[in-house]
Amino acid sequence: MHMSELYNCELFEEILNHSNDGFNVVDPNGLVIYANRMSAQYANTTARDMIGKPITDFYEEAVLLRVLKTQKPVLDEKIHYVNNKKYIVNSYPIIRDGEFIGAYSVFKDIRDIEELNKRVSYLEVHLEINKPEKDILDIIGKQGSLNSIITQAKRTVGSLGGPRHSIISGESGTGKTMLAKLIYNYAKQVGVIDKKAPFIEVNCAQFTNPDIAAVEIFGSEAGAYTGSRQKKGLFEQAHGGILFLDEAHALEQYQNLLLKAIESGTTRRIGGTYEIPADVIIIAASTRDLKTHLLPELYQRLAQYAIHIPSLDERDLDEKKLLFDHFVNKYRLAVEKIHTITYQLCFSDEAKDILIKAKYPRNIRQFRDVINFSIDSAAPLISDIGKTNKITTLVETKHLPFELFEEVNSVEMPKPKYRIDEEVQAKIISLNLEGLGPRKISAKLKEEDIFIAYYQIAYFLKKKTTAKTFDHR
Ligand SMILES: Nc1ncnc2c1ncn2[C@@H]1O[C@H](COP(=O)(O)OP(=O)(O)OP(=O)(O)O)[C@@H](O)[C@H]1O
Repeated sequence: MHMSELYNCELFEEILNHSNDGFNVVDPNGLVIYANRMSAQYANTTARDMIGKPITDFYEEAVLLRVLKTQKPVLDEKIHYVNNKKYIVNSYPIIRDGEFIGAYSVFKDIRDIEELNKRVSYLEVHLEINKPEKDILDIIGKQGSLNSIITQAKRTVGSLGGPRHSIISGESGTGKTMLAKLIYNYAKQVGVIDKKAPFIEVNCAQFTNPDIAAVEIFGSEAGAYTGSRQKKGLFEQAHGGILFLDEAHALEQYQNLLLKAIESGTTRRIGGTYEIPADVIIIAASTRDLKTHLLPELYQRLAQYAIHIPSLDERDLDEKKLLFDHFVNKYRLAVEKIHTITYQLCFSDEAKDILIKAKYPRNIRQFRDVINFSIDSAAPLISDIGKTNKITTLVETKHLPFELFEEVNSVEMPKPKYRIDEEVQAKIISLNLEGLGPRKISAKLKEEDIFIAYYQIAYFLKKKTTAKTFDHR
């Protein structure tokens, strides 16, 4: 061999050995002529050990075999080995002077990429399922408990006398932010604010220190205090649109500045010497009574409309059922959209009943989260979906979060007055192992004159599997 050829061979070998892709070259009989370091690493051996041996000793389903047969390239082939290895392979024939002298392949392990894709899909579904409702069509209760509230909300910005500031009160998770967004969208729709007008949301409870709150809300000028930079405040950012002050009861100090800004339609940065226009519609929301937390003048200015959203507990059963269907449907659609499959989601009667009748101190947000959690517990993992294009999930009582039984028991249903004796406990467990749910177990026990309500059995089974101990109440 000529010196320069030798030099080239060594150089190419060195380059290929530094590649993150695997390379295999075989002769027409499928014996390895060359394998780079990465290929040997994938096969848990050394490149030297591979030379002269059949490629199938290392890669059982080597795509190269097909190229040897057809003498044609095979591109972007995905190979899935049983030992959890997954490669994407491109294989080509080697033809010199019209003669077929072998084949080579370039491949990489795609497990990491697939893992990443799965995680991205998971995050996408999560975001889609928890996406806040913005469209009036998605708001459940518009014909029921929220009917007059929505009319009032529209009136805050849509009345002939011009838009006004407003206050929305209600327990956590009842839909205050959702209603504020509805007001914003409606204001754009009727032309009270521009289509591109901002919606600036501030959670006033997030600031640990009132000075930081003031800088965030009003902005600051360089040199206003040690280390301060020029910074636009949220108030001026909301110019021409809506400033949503969530948890407004936490606005302890600087209420005077706020009042001044509202009255003058201008704002001044902390340390600033000039006024900046800030024509803003304010919506202040709180879980508390703002009348007792804000300066009377500020309260009066903001409470031109005071809207109260009822808790989930105050909504009737039909509305809760609609909310239930809405969130289940949202989950189903998100899975179908992101995984491009047909997804059938069903609930056992008991599971649905318990979910709808449970108490949710954090209202609709918690109701949604509990529904999602229960479906998550019953549904297959993303990695188990494989290539199926249709999956069905049945959510049963065993999939519901344990706390729910306490919530149901504590309020809606009487607590067991007696201890379930050990003999009956054993019966319940064995019937459950036979595949019977709480309702059927309750019916079976009744035949033996043992009267235990299905929810008590559900409670017992849930506690048994979750806590592994039976602490009877
Ligand atoms: N009537 C409803 N119909 C459909 N979804 C709703 C309804 N009310 C609330 N939601 C949804 O419930 C979740 C919680 O609502 P939101 O964030 O508006 O509550 P909040 O009162 O602002 O809560 P917090 O006081 O904790 O800020 C959101 O995802 C929202 O879209």
